[in-house]
Amino acid sequence: MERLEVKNVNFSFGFKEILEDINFVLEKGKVISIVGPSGGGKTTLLHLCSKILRVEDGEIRNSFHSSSFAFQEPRLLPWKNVIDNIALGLLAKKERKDIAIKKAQEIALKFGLEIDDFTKFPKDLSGGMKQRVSFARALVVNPSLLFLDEPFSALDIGLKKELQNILIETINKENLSVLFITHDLMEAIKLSDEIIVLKAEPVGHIAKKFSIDISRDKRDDEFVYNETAKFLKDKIIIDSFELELR
Ligand SMILES: Nc1ncnc2c1ncn2[C@@H]1O[C@H](COP(=O)(O)OP(=O)(O)OP(=O)(O)O)[C@@H](O)[C@H]1O
Repeated sequence: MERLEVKNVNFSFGFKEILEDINFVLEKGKVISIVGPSGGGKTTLLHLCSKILRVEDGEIRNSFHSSSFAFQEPRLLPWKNVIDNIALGLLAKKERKDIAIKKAQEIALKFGLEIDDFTKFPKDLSGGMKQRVSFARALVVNPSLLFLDEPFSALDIGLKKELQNILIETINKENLSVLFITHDLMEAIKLSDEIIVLKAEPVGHIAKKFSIDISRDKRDDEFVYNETAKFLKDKIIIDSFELELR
């Protein structure tokens, strides 16, 4: 069974301790979100899991067959057009050029891009369109594990919902697993099977894990609002996010 297992991980940048005793398991088809205040080590943890950073203390075992990454800023190649940007990962995997282009076109349409957009370069795209391209590029390779670093944070509410719904559809259809970072508790509640709360002080550590058992399809706006309200009353959430209740 494919899984990502994080065991007793500690991490420092130089003498500065960033993460302490991190443990969790992401199983096939599941979604885990990492939430917490700025500077709590969320990005560092995602980078360790995706091998952008090397684990020096503890262990991360990843048996997923393939993975891809979408970042908060779209990171498109400025000299490649929309379709060539999306097709990048496929070509890197030695997919035939004509097949890669066809797959890139199909997914671009699914992500709400139009045929007229296909030959545009990143400088001529809006922020939302760039994010669509970036997300399509991460999913076109059909990964079994997707790492997301706040990919929806800069988007307006309509586009955010649209991309979240495409993600949910892909999770259901392809049994995709996702590990993602968000500042947005509502987003975490809408998408996750498990929410991991990272607390920054004194060193980044897991303050609490919450499971959400109800199926993603049943999480309507009312459910998400009510659960978020409950979360915001939880002492550990208040403490981790340094919220002040009035
Ligand atoms: N390359 C680096 N060298 C030294 N310190 C770093 C480096 N990258 C991050 N840090 C420090 O590590 C700590 C955790 O940063 P990280 O980006 O993982 O937090 P975060 O929870 O993702 O924050 P945010 O929500 O603001 O993105 C911060 O104190 C940051 O200053």
